[in-house]
Amino acid sequence: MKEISVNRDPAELRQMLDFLGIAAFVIDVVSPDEYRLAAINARHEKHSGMKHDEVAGRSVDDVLSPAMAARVKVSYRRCVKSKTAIDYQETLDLPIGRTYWLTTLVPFFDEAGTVTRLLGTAYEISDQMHLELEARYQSTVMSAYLDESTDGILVVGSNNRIKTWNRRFLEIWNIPQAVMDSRDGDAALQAVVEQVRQPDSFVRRIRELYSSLGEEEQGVRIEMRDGRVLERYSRGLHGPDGSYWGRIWFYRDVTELQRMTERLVHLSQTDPLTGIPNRRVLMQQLEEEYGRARRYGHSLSVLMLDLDHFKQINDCHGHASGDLVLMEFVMVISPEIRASDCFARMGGEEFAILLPQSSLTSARRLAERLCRHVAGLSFTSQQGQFGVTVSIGVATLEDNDTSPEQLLSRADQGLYVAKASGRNRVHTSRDAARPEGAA
Ligand SMILES: Nc1nc2c(ncn2[C@@H]2O[C@H](COP(=O)(O)OP(=O)(O)OP(=O)(O)O)[C@@H](O)[C@H]2O)c(=O)[nH]1
Repeated sequence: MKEISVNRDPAELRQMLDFLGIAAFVIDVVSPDEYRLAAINARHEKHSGMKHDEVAGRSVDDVLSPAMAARVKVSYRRCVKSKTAIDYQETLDLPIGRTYWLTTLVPFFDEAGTVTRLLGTAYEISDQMHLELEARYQSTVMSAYLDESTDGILVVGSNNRIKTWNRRFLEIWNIPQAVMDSRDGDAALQAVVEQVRQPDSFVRRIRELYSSLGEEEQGVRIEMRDGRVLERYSRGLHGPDGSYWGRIWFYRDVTELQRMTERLVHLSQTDPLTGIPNRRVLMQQLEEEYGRARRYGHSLSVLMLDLDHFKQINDCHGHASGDLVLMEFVMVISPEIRASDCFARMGGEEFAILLPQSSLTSARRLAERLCRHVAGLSFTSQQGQFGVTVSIGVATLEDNDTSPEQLLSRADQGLYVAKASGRNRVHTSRDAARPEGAA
């Protein structure tokens, strides 16, 4: 570097520095460990909060905190030693707060070629640094989220290039790392598609979402060939000016959740002792079948069944024997009915069978057969052998019925009559209404 000699006093230096459009300072090199501030300009004063008159001629050790003085002296020493201009970024904790600088130091020499002064120019870059730090903070939070998330996450840019993904995404989809490293959105889609049960509709929907740009998708279920169930969430990503940046995809493995939900639904619809549907299911199906029968003019019949003198069975043979009777009763009845019929436990020892597209005649025939089957059962307890019988009320949908409850209520009345006329029998809503004694 060309040798320059600057031997002006602080006031002159200050005047000279004020011509510069950026913050500037001059340092006198006293020894490798001692540096004195010769001058700072007005812009430096503005950004640093220091005053030229207060700092001129003073050692940096007096002006700056020990830690900061040690830091700046490292740069000064480097410049002195290298005898060339150096650039560096520095953080200064000044009375006005933490500031960030992009600094250039230029060495000045005496006639002997020794560096005696340093001219520093500095851009205050605190605003940019704060933005950068904020961006770094956001990206650290994002990385932590990506690492820890139980969702598989994929971000694809507007040019169909893969921007980012997390470990869980690879686990859920079992995609080779090389596919992701290729950053090719189509290659990743290909690897994914092979694993889903309905690849055509899957691809169609993915393409639709890509071309919609902004459309959001919430919790769409995807069935996998290996039996797993995934849930997909997706949304378009847009810049502040509304331009399309790409799309983010979230995949959640909900296999366990789905199993638990199905189990809960099953439990809420099933009688725990016998395993057949409960009252709620029958009422729901009755509602549906009533609508269908009305719409298509089909017949619809109902059987109400109640075991006879069941209390006595419990009392004489024990509750466990009573349970056994209920289970055996269900096992005997179940094979006798069609898949489209609904056999449900209404509560206690009362059951119902819904018979879509069955006339009163065929319903009665079935009821009589069931009556005979049940009467043929034989049980043994410590108290000895015993049997069981059932009474059945039968009703069919009439033209003037206005609700399914009317049908049920007539079957109930039939049951009441069957009980009152001696039990172990069938009574239909069209039989003589009054009990006539044992049949
Ligand atoms: N073992 C057992 N008994 C039950 C269960 N649910 C209800 N019961 C019993 O069933 C009996 C029903 O008695 P009642 O309503 O008097 O009827 P019943 O003795 O069958 O007499 P009728 O219906 O008039 O022939 C009661 O003793 C209940 O405790 C069950 O899940 N297991």
